[in-house]
Amino acid sequence: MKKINEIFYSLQGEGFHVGTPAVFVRFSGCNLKCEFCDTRHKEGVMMSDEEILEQVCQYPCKTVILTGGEPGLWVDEDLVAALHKAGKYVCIETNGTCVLPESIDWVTCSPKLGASLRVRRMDEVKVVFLGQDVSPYLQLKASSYFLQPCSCRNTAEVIEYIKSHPQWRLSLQIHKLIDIP
Ligand SMILES: C[S@@+](CC[C@H](N)C(=O)[O-])C[C@H]1O[C@@H](n2cnc3c(N)ncnc32)[C@H](O)[C@@H]1O
Ligand SMILES: Nc1nc2[nH]cc(C(=O)O)c2c(=O)[nH]1
Ligand code: SF4
Ligand SMILES: [Mg+2]
Repeated sequence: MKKINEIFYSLQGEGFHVGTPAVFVRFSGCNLKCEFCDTRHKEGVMMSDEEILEQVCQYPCKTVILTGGEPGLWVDEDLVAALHKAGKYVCIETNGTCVLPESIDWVTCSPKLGASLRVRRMDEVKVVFLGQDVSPYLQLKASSYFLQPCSCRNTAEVIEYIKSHPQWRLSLQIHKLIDIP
């Protein structure tokens, strides 16, 4: 059983797959307490993998995004295998502090200041930019490196930083701009 905060259908609002329709499975709870966190994730109900699958499969899209809270605290090979069996493409949004099932198709790692990384593989790095030194994150092995304004508030600052550090790309949280979940 896994504690689920919400399951909803929307468009990926951030990062590499922005604009892609996806079912979001938001797991409950987190091992970090980022003061800027934009998500209420504490509440939740215990669900079996079968119950999660049943809800996910109500929607026609292929992409499933495991998020939270910190999904790495809950996700296992069994759930990923069940999603694969149902034909799904499995993405995860993680703070990178947990070892993840290797079978996940796409790993978005959003490292947080002072939190050691245990994740073994990532496809994209996506850092919430608050003016911190983000240059060490370019040493992580990934195919894209995104900076994301914090709550859409410091977009101009992020744009200026990227113009002088062009290894980075801008990730806007488009769901907040167009007011969808
Ligand atoms: C709510 S977190 C859940 C997944 C995981 N705990 C993590 O931090 O990656 C999903 C994404 O939202 C980002 N995020 C959280 N609060 C934010 C904020 N106020 N503004 C912009 N991005 C934020 C996180 O860095 C992460 O990339
Ligand atoms: N539309 C939309 N896209 C997202 N991408 C990552 C999200 C998250 O909270 O993990 C998120 C979210 O909450 N909504
Ligand atoms: S790691 Fe993610 S879910 Fe946890 S507090 Fe930070 S932003 Fe929120
Ligand atoms: Mg979100």
